[in-house]
Amino acid sequence: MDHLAVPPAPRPFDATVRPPGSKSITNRALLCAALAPGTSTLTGALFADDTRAMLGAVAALGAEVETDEGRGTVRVRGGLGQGGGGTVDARQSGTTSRFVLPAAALRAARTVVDGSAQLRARPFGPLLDALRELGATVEEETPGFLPAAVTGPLTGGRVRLPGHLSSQFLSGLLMAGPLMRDGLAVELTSPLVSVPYVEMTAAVMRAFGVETQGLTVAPGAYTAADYAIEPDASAASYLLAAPVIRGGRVTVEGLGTASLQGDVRFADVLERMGATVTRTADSITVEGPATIRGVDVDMADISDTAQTLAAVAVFADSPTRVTGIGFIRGKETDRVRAIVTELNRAGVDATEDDDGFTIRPGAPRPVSFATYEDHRMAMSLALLGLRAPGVRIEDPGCVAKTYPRFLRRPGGAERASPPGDDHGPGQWVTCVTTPWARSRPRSPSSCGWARRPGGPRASPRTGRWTGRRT
Ligand SMILES: O=C(O)C1=C[C@@H](OP(=O)(O)O)[C@@H](O)[C@H](O)C1
Ligand SMILES: C=C(OP(=O)(O)O)C(=O)O
Repeated sequence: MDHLAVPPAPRPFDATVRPPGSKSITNRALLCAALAPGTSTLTGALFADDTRAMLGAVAALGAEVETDEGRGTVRVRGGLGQGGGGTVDARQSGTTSRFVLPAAALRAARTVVDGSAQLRARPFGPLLDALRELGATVEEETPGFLPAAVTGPLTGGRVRLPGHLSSQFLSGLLMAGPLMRDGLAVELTSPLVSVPYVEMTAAVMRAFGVETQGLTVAPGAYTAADYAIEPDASAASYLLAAPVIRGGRVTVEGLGTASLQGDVRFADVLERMGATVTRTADSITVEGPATIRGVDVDMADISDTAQTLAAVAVFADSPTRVTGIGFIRGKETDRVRAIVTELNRAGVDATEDDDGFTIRPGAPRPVSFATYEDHRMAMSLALLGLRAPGVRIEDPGCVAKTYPRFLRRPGGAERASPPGDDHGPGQWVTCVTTPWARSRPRSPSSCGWARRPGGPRASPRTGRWTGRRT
C-alpha cells in the first residue's frame, strides 16, 4: 500500500502560508457563472478533483470553459443552453452532484448524474424528492441514491426539505431558484446543519446579480461577473493546527474576519484551547500555547474541521468532546467512526457518541493510519506525526480531492523536495512537515508557504533547489 511516513517536526513553526482556493466557493462560482449569460472570469480558483468534477459538470450544462491553472483563473461563457442533456460524472464530489442536479433539471433534456462508488453511498433522497415536487421527472436505480436522471424544466414554487443531513441540497436548489418559472420558496422540516455554507451560497449568488430573501428566491437572471475566490478555510485548519500541536506560529493569508467561509471559526476553537489568535480582515495568525486545554464544542456549523480538532485534542491536557456532527457519518466515510477507530489503533482513548466523539489525551504509538478514501482523514492524521514518532499515512493520494499539494511525491508530478529533506525516493512528503520557514521554505507555488528572501528556491522549470539556506 502506498504510504507517507510523517517525520516529527524538528522545531516549532514560524511560517506564513496561503492555502489553495476554496473548494466550496469555486464550485458555487463555477455554477453561477455557467448559469449567467456572458463571460465571467474567476480568479484564485481551486484546481483539485472536486472542482474538476464541477468543471466537467458545467461543460455538460453547455458552458464554455477555459482554464489557466498556473494563474488559478477560469473563464466561463455561460447561459443555460437547451442542448441535449448527457451524463455528469461528479466523481467523489458532494457539492458538484448536489449543485448540478437542480441546475440540470432546469432544462427539458434528460441528464444523468453519477459518481464514484463512495458518492453512490451518500444520501440524495431529500434533494431528488424536492426536484420531483418542483416539477422534474426523476429516475433512480436505487431510491435516494445516485445514479439518478433528471428531466425538467422545473416549474418551481414551494417545497419542503429536511435540513439535518446536508446543507448542500438547499444550496443547490437556491442556486437554480431564480431560473425556475415560479421562483423558489423552501421550508425546512428539520434543523439545518452546516449553516454558514448556505450564507456563502447567498453571497456568491449576490455577486452574480441574484438576491435571496431568506430561503426564497424570486424569478430572475444571473449576470456574468469577475469574481475573486478566497483561499480554502477547511484546508487552512491543518496549517493553523500545526503550531498548536508542535509550537511556534503560523499565519494564513487571504482568510480573516471578512471571509465568507464558516470554517475560519476553527481558529476560535483553537483559541479556546489556549492558542493565541490574531485576526485581521484577511489574515489569521495562530501561536501555539504551552499547554493545550481540552474543549467541549458543537461543530455542526464547521464539521469539516472536526477531524482536525480530533488530532489536536490528542495532545491536550483534558478530554475534548465534539457534538452536533452526527451527519458527518454520511460524508466521504463515516467520519465519526473512522477517526475514533484510527485513534484507538494508535492507543488513544477515543469514543464514539451518537452525534460526535470524545477524545482523551494520550501518546500515540507508532501506527500506519488507514484513510478510508477520505482526504480529511489523511490530512488530519498526518498532523499527529508532527509530534508522535512513527506515524504513517496510507493512500496519501486521497488528498487530491481538495488539496493535491498537501501531500506529494518528491520528484513526482509536483517538484523535487529541497536539499536535506530526509525522505527516500518514492515516499511522500507533506506540506505540514516541511515548511520550516527559517531553513526549508517552499516556493509559494508548491505548498503555498511563503518564501523568505535569501532562502532556497526551486526552479519552476527543473524543480531543483538552489540558493543559500537561511
Ligand atoms: O456547501 C458546501 O460547499 C459544503 C457543505 C458541507 O457539506 P454538508 O452541507 O453536507 O454538511 C461541507 O461538509 C462540504 O465540504 C462543503
Ligand atoms: C464533505 C466534503 O466534501 P463534499 O461533501 O463536497 O464531497 C469535504 O470536503 O470534507
